[in-house]
Amino acid sequence: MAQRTQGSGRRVVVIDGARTPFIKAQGRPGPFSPVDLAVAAGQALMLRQPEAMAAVEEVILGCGAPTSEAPNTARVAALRIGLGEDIPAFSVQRNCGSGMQSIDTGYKYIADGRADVILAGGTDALSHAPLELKSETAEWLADLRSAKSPQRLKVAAEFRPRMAEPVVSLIRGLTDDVVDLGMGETAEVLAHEWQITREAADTYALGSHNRLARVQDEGWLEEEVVTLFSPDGKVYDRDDGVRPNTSMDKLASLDAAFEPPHGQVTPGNSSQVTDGAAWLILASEEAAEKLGAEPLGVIEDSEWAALDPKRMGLGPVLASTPVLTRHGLSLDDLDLWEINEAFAAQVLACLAAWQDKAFCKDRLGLDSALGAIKRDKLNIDGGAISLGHPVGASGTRIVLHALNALKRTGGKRAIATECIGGGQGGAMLVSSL
Ligand SMILES: CC(=O)SCCNC(=O)CCNC(=O)[C@H](O)C(C)(C)COP(=O)(O)OP(=O)(O)OC[C@H]1O[C@@H](n2cnc3c(N)ncnc32)[C@H](O)[C@@H]1OP(=O)(O)O
Repeated sequence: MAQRTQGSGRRVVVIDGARTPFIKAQGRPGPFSPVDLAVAAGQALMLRQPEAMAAVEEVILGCGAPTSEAPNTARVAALRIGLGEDIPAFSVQRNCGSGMQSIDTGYKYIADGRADVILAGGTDALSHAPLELKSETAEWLADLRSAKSPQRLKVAAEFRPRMAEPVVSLIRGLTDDVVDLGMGETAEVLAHEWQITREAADTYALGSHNRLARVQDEGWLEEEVVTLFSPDGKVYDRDDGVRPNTSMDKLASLDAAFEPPHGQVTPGNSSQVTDGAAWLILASEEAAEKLGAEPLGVIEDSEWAALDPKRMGLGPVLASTPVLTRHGLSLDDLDLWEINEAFAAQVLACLAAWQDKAFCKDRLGLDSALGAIKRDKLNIDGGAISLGHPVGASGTRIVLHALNALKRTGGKRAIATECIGGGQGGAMLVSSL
């Protein structure tokens, strides 16, 4: 594994952050596009932090599945938020790591002295994933357009009902073409290799729902989550994928989603397909001081790693471990961990890998196993299994939530980390002030 030393740039703080509720996709386009979601969260920050937002010099937004109306989602969102036409904006795409990539890029710009204040975030409306035409249908349409009028009827008659079936690009987007495996199938690979039982995965999933239900009821997410109003007058003020009444029996009754009939990965222990957006205002420590801000915390370090796409779910292990090594930290030195819950089996495989001496030696270059992360430090308020996973937004959400949870619990340091389709992992070390 390549080693690098910790950067020596300027200290970068997070002034504030906000996100939309994560809204479960219901099999048809939801009420908000990726831009709408980013605008709603951004305008809430504008009201809460007018001075800091007025000081923003660049906008960076991750989006896993941009829509054709707004390929540079960041620029359209920045203009609609009202940041001004003179503020540049660009979008980044690193699949499920997009919303962490935007923070990392902003963090490095500020650390290097290239900017003082940056708005960085992520958005996705997976319910709006475009429906693509089959190439057979596209060819038929082209023939129809170019046919002279006497022939047009003949071409029109060549239409067959199968040609109306779309290629659903969400499924394509959640499939790794290189290894020809869906994301859920990669979780099955890990469940098999790391002997994650169905019961262990369902127990983990039940905990995710119970934890989210608890913080929602206690009102802890109110500072983080802004309220949305849809054009038809519906109010969205909480993550609606949570199932407070789920149980081990209900979870055990669900069929395997990706490898029926014997697979371990079900709708109950997978992340949900969701719409949502999140932003952070990043600043140099000096700029934050000048603005009179009371920052949420500090971005201390970040790391990206790559691995076999079939085992992409182990990305958090490969990305987080070098951060631990650079800072001389053990797994237990972190007060909190946010490991994005792409799949319960995948999170549990990461935990198992850190406890496996041979893996730690061969893959991480360590002398011994790193050990266990205690469940009471891991995803303490639920995660993508209960909240949902709008892929481009999740990386920003876990960093924002790690900072908010540190503040609430009085903790000092957290790592937010995620696996990334295509065989990558991202990790970010944050601390409270
Ligand atoms: C790098 C990465 O991050 S990779 C990850 C990227 N993201 C993904 O791959 C997304 C993974 N998830 C999925 O693809 C989808 O959620 C699937 C295919 C697993 C399931 O999709 P759907 O069938 O639409 O899920 P849905 O949530 O509607 O659940 C189906 C049924 O299971 C049941 N169910 C699901 N969860 C629960 C639960 N916790 N408790 C009880 N029942 C449940 C329900 O009966 C539900 O039907 P309902 O409409 O009556 O409520």
